[in-house]
Amino acid sequence: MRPDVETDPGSAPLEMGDKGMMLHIANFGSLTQILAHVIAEVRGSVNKDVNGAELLYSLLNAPWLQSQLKVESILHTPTNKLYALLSHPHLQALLSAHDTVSLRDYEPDLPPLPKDLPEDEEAMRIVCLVKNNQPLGATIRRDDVTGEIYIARVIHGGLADRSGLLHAGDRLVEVNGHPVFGVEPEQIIQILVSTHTVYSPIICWSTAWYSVTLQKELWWSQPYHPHTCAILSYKSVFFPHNSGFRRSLRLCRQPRGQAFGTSQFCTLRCPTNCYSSLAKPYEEVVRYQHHPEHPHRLIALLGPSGLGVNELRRRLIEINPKVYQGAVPHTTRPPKCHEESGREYHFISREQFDTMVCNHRFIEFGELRGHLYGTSVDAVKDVLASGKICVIDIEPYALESVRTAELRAHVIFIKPPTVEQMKCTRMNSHIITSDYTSQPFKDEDFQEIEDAGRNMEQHYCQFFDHVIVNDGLQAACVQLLTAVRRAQDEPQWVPAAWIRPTDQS
Ligand SMILES: Nc1ncnc2c1ncn2[C@@H]1O[C@H](COP(=O)(O)OP(=O)(O)OP(=O)(O)O)[C@@H](O)[C@H]1O
Repeated sequence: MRPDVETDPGSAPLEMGDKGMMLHIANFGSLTQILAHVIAEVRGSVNKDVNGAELLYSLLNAPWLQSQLKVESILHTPTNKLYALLSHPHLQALLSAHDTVSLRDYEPDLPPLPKDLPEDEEAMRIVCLVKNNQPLGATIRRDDVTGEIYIARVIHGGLADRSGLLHAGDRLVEVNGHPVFGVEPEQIIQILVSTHTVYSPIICWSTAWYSVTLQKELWWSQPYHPHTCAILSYKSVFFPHNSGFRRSLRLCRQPRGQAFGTSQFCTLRCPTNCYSSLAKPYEEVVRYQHHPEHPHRLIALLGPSGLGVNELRRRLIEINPKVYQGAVPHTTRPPKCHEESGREYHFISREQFDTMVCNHRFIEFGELRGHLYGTSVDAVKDVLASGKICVIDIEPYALESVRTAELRAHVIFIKPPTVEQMKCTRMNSHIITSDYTSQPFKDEDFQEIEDAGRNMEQHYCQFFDHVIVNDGLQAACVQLLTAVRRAQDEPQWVPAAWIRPTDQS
């Protein structure tokens, strides 16, 4: 819109612009007013017929000059306002603070590397983590023998994990300039918890630990246990729907929800959500020492089908049947002539079986050739009540049923060696195929076992208390024996709810 130009310079204020931006020239400064006075003076001279006054008057009244003056005023005024604003002490202080902060170097002031570093410099790295308000997402452990501090576990998706800088098994050398050797884990945790930026020389270590995290409020601080308390963090748990009973139970792999031809049974077995507790992002854990007078902890073996989980279980029991025993399964099939109820199986009717399913009495169950089979909680408890160590093998979905305050399962993952190693060690072994025939292992079987093992480890490793690689059978058996003894005799990390039952447990 073209500006309206007031031709009478004496009639200030002049206005220009759109309706939304009416501007009062008189407020814009003295230049316009001075000019108005000059024009008034020249006007007097014109009236007195002074020579040349007419020309000067028309020059000063020219619209272009008026417009130019208005534009100048408009441009000039915001500058003044801005200058006044920026000169304000509060804004000056703010700008000064901004400059100070922006110039500051927030990189940690790292101490010089310790002199006694190993020759291999590449083994040492300095890690810097800025925590903000998040927990670090890692736990530490002290090696009882060497006193060294290690990263025990790294929470999947937590700060440490996302940084990619900390790994389970890394040896901690310093935290924020404090050497950690010989320092109580509680003190190290205090440093980790209280500081914003954590930087540590770390020595890489390749030990495979499983992923657990640290929740700063609870770590090492619970009153009910003198030593330790941590928060387990579960990875995003993936529950395959094609898991079923082990082939060793003569039950083929079946989709779990279809064990009875309907998914209803799955719901019956797990009233709320089959995976509810396993899917929890965190689980508080404590160091637990099994009391000699209490029932033994259940030993639950987990591993890919065909790897030898059942073989190892069988061999362990054979070593000392007075100490180790399996749980007697329930079945709806009729007993064979040599079988005795409660010895090979608990023979029950389908109605009884269904009732047990409805009452969530089974750790696992499935159907084969029209008959139901299941391992019950009570069968496990019977063995434990007899003073023996109960050893069972389970599918991953049964983890929830055995990781309870009642059974306190110690979960041992039987891990496949490489395909090449399996080819060597299984040359004379046979696998029971899905059509229930015993056949020599094929290359595909080994590949399948390896893949299944990797998948299991990836999704459930956080529940493994111990891992045994079943390469040589003899060696694996010895390791199993040792692990089972340790589970009963030595302190172990267990969910805090087992020791201090909560409403949910
Ligand atoms: N380390 C090993 N070396 C050689 N043979 C082995 C080894 N471990 C297991 N086997 C053999 O592999 C075969 C399969 O073992 P097993 O039946 O115990 O597997 P599984 O994991 O229980 O599988 P499934 O659940 O399908 O029965 C058996 O013949 C067993 O003797």
